[in-house]
Amino acid sequence: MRTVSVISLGENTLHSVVEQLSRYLGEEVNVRGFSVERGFDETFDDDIVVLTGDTIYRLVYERVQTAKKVIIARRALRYEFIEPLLSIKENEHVLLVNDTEDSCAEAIDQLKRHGFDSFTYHPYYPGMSHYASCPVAITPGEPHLIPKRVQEVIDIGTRQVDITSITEVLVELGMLETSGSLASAEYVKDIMNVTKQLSSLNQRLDYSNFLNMTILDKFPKALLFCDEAGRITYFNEKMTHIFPEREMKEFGIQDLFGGDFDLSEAYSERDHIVHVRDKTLITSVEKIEDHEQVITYLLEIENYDTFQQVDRELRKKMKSSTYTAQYNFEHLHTRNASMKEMIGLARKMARGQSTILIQGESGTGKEILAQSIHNESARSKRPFVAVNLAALSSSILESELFGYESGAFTGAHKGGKKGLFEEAHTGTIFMDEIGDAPLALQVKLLRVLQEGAVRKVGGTEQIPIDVRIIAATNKDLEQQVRDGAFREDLYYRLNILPIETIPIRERREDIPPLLHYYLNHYAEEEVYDLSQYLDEGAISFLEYHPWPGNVRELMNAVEYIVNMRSVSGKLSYGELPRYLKREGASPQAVGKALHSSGLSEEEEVLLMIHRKFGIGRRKIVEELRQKGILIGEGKVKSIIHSLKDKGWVEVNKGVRGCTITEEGRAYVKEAVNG
Ligand SMILES: Nc1ncnc2c1ncn2[C@@H]1O[C@H](COP(=O)(O)OP(=O)(O)OP(=O)(O)O)[C@@H](O)[C@H]1O
Repeated sequence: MRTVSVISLGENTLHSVVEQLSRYLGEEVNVRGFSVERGFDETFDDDIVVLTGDTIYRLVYERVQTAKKVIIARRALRYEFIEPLLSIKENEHVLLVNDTEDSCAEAIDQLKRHGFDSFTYHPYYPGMSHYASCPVAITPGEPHLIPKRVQEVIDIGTRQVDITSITEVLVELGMLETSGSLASAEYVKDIMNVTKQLSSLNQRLDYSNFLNMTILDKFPKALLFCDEAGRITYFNEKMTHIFPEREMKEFGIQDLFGGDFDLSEAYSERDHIVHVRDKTLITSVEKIEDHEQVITYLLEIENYDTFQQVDRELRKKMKSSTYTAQYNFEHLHTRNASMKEMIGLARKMARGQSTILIQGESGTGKEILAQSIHNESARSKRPFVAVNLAALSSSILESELFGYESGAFTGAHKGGKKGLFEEAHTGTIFMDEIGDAPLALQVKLLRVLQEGAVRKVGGTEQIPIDVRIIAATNKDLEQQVRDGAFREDLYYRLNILPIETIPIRERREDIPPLLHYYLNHYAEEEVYDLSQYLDEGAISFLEYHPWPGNVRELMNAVEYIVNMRSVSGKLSYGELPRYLKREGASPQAVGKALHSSGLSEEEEVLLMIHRKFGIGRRKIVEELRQKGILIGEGKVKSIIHSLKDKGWVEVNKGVRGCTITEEGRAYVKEAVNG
C-alpha cells in the first residue's frame, strides 16, 4: 500500500491536514501523521512526505531524504471563517498568533493578500519575551497560544492545504484521473461558497482579485465564468486546451458554443452535452446568486474522453467490490433501550418491500443498519448495491446509476453499460448521502421510484427493475425541503418507512462496551477490562465525551489508544489525542458538569429514587451516567446507606430496590425542587 506521511509542527494542524488528505486519497493510500510537538524518531521512505511549512523542512531535512518526493504544502485561508475579520476597525493594532515566527509571517502575508491590509500586525509566537499589547488577536487555529490580556480573539481556523498542493499529491500518486473529480467537486463547492460569501459581504473583498488568483489555473478542470448575457469574465488555464484563448477573450459564450446554446437551459439540465466542432463536451453550469441577482455563472467543462477514462476507473473500482452485504443486526452492539427498539423496528421493516429512509448523524451505523436489513429480508441472497451520492460528480452519478446506451457518447462501450439500479435488480440498492443528490438527479430518481423502471443515458427504452430502496442521510431532509435543496415529492416517496439512528452521546451506557469491543478488535491480546489500557481519568473523559463523529470516531480513538499505549502501561487523559480533548470537556469541566444541576451526588441519587419507585443500584448508576454523572456502584451503595441512615430511603430486599420515605419526599420538595 502506498503511504503519504504528513509532518507538521503542532498537532492541531496535523489533525486537520491528515483528515483533509485522507478525504481526497481514500482507502488506497495510507496517510500517516507526525508532529514535532509530539516528537518522533522515524526516517521516512514514503511515496510522498507532505510538510506543512518550510520551517519543518529545516528541522526534518535529513530524515526525509529517503522519501520518493517531499512536498511543502501551500496552505490556504478558510474562507468560511473570514467574516469576523471584517468587524475589526481599520488601522487597528492586531496580534497575529501562530506557533512560529515564520508561520506568523506567512499568515500575515496571506491576510494582507486577501485584502486585510489596513491593520498593523504584530506577530506573537511561543517563547517571545516582549510583544505589543493589542486589543485583538487573530490566530489560524492556535487560540491556546494567545496571551491572557487580549480582549478579543478571532480564530480563523487551521489553514487547509490548497488545491494546488492537493493536485500535486494526486499527480505524484497517479490519482488525478480517479480522485481529481472528487477534489474538483469539493473545490467547486468551495468556490461557490466563497463567491457567495464575498458578494454578501458587499464586495468589500475584491471579487475579481479572487478570481484572478493563480490557484484557478492549477485547478484540474476547465473553468469559465460568465455573466448573464454570456460575456466571459474569466477562464482558467485548462480552458485554453478546449478553446483558443483569443476566441475566449473576444467572443461570448454563444459564439463559442454555437447559436443554440442556452445558458439557463444548460443550468437547469446540469450535465449538458454539447458538440462543438470535433469535440464532445460535458458542461456543468452553476449559478451564483445574491438576493436573487445573478452574480456569475460558473461553467465546469469536461472533455468526454477524459470523462470516459475516469468512468472506467470508477467502474473497475465498483465492480471489484462484489455486491454483497457483510453485516447483520448482531453487529450492532448496544445496551440502550431506544436502540433496541430501533433495531426491533428495522427488523420488522426488513420483512416488507417498501422504501426505507434512514436518518441519523454520521458514524451512527446507518450503513451497517441498511446491510442488516437487506440480510434479514427475503432478498438476502440477491445483490446489495451501495452507492454514495456525495462522493461522485453529478455527471458520473447519472451514468453510474442508470447506465448508458452504446453510442451515447463518443468512446462509449459497445453494447452500453448497465447502471447500478440494474445491477441491484431483485436485490437492494443503498443510496447513501441522499441529501447530497443534485436536484437534477433527484428528478430522475423520482421518476425511477414512480415508474419502477430506468432509462439509460442516451437511451429511450424503459427497463423495468425490481429493486428495494434504502436511502440514508445525515442531513435534516425536512429542512432541506424547506430550503428548496431537496424535492418534496421525492422526500415523501422515500420517507415511507422512516427510521432514525441514535447518536452515542444519547446512549452513554453503550460507550464502555463499545470501547471494550473495539479494544479487543484492535489490540493483539485479549482485553478483559478498559483499565488494562486506560486510567480512571481517561475512562471518565471518554465516557463523558460528546463523540460528534459517533462510533466511527470512537473506533479511531481506540485505534490510537492501542497504538500509543506503551507496553502494559495505561493511557492517561493527558495522552489522549488532542482533537478529542478539544471536542470534549476537561476533567475539571466533567467535574463541574457533575454539579451543574446544583445538586450534590447524594441529592441526585435521592431524586432518582423519588422519581422511580423501586429502583436498584445498577439502574441508578446507568441513569446517572445518562446525565453525565459518572460514579460507580460502590459509591452509589455508600450514598444509599447514608440516605437510609438519614431516614430518607428504604432499602428493600430482593428485586424491589430502593423506595423513598415520607421524610425523604419532604426533603426533595423543600431542598431539591423548591
Ligand atoms: N452499534 C454499533 N456497534 C458496533 N459498531 C458500530 C455500531 N454502529 C456503527 N458501528 C461501526 O461504526 C462505523 C460507522 O458505521 P456506518 O458506516 O454504518 O455509519 P454511517 O451512519 O453510515 O456513517 P456515515 O453517515 O458517515 O456514512 C462502522 O465501522 C460500523 O461498523
